[in-house]
Amino acid sequence: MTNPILEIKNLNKSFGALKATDDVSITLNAGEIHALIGPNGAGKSTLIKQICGGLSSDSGSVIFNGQDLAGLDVAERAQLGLGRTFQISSVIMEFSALRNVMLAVQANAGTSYRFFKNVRTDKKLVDRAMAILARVELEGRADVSAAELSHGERRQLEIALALALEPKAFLLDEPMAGMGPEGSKRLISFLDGLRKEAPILLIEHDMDAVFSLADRISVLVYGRVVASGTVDEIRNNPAVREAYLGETA
Ligand SMILES: Nc1ncnc2c1ncn2[C@@H]1O[C@H](COP(=O)(O)OP(=O)(O)OP(=O)(O)O)[C@@H](O)[C@H]1O
Repeated sequence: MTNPILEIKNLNKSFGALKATDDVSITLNAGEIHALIGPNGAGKSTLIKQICGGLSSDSGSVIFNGQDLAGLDVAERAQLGLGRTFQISSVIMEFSALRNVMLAVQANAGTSYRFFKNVRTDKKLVDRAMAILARVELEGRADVSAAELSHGERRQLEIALALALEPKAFLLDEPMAGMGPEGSKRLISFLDGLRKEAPILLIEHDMDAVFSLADRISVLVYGRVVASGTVDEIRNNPAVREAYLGETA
């Protein structure tokens, strides 16, 4: 058994009397996609925020590459390699795809790119950003403003921004949302390859995507993990079918 890259241990978060996450423990291993599914309001986004540092936990711990992340904020966790894409886009609409990625590369590099006077023409920075755009198949759209990209292309750009941080694990919050069938197919195939680079904790409502991508699935209902297992185990779990997949066992 390999050491998990990300280990969530007994995380709790209450809002008043409501337990949004209730003693959640899950792991993310190298090379895998672990999908987190559950009905609306189950606590998935709350959990992701607790992991990335946007929301403090009442109790429990997040261990990343052996390091306890307690007390670290979002930026510090991102710097350690926790790559997140947001439900609410972090893309700057009026900037070109290339400029968006260049900014992310600069943010990640800290001081190493800041001394260049003219970042627009800094070849090293442009090359790095272009290589990332090529990874998400957007190199042909480098000079197009984010506002003019299609919805699917903007999703690809968001992933490019996450890639710029050279993450050691991805937290992806509903990447399929709003994608058409063609875009979904392309994104599924891209995420399939991405897991080799860094494992992915995937929150997703699109069950076709989840079933085709996930190595493991955990099901969250009312803040609790009610089941965890392979695609087949989750598909055939009567409690899951009843609670989430909308079928009686
Ligand atoms: N800041 C907050 N204050 C009070 N209640 C909150 C807050 N954030 C979330 N909640 C509540 O916590 C519960 C879990 O919400 P959360 O957004 O984590 O669910 P989710 O599984 O991500 O849902 P969805 O699939 O709709 O995105 C919900 O009942 C929600 O109303």
